[in-house]
Amino acid sequence: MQVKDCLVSAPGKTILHGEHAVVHGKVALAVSLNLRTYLKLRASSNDKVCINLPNIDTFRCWDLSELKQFVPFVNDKKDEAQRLDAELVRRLRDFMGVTNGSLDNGSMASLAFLYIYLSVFASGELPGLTITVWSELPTGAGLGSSAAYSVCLAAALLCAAGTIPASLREWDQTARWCQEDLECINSWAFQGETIIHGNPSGVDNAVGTWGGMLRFLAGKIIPLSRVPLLRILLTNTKVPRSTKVLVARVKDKINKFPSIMNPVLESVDAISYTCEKVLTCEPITGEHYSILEELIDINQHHLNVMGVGHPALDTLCRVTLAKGLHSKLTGAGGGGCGITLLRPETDSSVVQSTVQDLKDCGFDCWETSIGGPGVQQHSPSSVKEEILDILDRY
Ligand SMILES: Nc1ncnc2c1ncn2[C@@H]1O[C@H](COP(=O)(O)OP(=O)(O)OP(=O)(O)O)[C@@H](O)[C@H]1O
Ligand SMILES: C[C@@](O)(CCO)CC(=O)[O-]
Ligand SMILES: [Mg+2]
Repeated sequence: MQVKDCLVSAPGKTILHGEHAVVHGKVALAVSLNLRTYLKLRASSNDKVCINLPNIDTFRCWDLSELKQFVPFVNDKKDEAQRLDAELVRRLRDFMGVTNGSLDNGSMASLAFLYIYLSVFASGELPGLTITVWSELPTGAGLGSSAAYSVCLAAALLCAAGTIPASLREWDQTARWCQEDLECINSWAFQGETIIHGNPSGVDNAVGTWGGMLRFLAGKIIPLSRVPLLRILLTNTKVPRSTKVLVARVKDKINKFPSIMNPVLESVDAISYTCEKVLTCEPITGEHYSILEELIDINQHHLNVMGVGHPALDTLCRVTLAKGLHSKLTGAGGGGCGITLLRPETDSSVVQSTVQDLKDCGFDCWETSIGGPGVQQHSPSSVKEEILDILDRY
């Protein structure tokens, strides 16, 4: 079986409020970034399945003959992935020699790939193909790199399997899928996230799939279109962390101290609701910005209480507060990235000197634009040359 080549991308995200609480059924507000993950899928005629993941220094190949052993264990092809097939994951772990608690980047990414590949192709013939992924997002830093990767995998493999049509027509530069196809992509991306994270809420893959700003509550996705374009400074403390570990840590804490931790989650929920209410006011005044800043400070304290802070994130908050700016961690925390809210009138000299102070701490820091489109299919000419060069290198 020969599949069609395709090129797709999906955005990273930042969570304004609700990380961790969202895993426990509370609201999160999240928005896509203009930083994307790109995936190129090519047919190969040598009966091999290969993945090239240069961001995480992972390059793996399997013979189709060894992958065929899993076909009898894959459930019938489903248009919509519902629940992770734990038995297939266990067999794949054994095959790859990956232990249950492994946090190895390459193993997790390979496992997510093989799971989706086998699931979407098992009802027909397994095709030889090569997938290369390159991301503008830092890996494992709170900006949804795992979700952008999973969304790209799901879109490209579903497209190659013919489960969803190619969205790109001959004359298009970029194209998106219809709502039903996006739901299909999102559900398979969630399976990838489950393999990488353990217990994801689904907010990250939803933003990677639909883009824009959204409210996420217990799997329900509400796009928020009437919100202003926020100015946000992103800071990567470069402290490595794993979302899987942090999500498990918060769960342990809730189990240990339910009567203490549940009110914290309730409070985060109320912060998200209040933030959404303020963001949908027209016009947004200086007073509204003061409320948004206070919400950021309160939530950052809550996240520290949940045990997902880090001294580097404390430094970020202190350095920005010295300039009158308010910051919180974003994503799973424990290091990684934080966001700083800028007001529309914040002077570029203030931004520049804050960026310099943060760089002096050893952090990466940049003003970002938010609200990028969700998963897309591309014609090669619509992708920056330096990204195409990398994708074509392998
Ligand atoms: N560019 C990439 N290529 C291959 N795998 C990737 C890439 N980016 C992320 N991954 C996979 O995602 C994992 C990191 O995901 P993790 O959820 O810990 O961080 P994150 O998604 O960046 O942060 P957060 O979940 O807090 O937003 C890596 O171990 C790897 O398996
Ligand atoms: C920490 C978390 O809430 C957000 C990670 O970006 C995990 C999740 O929602 O899956
Ligand atoms: Mg992640």
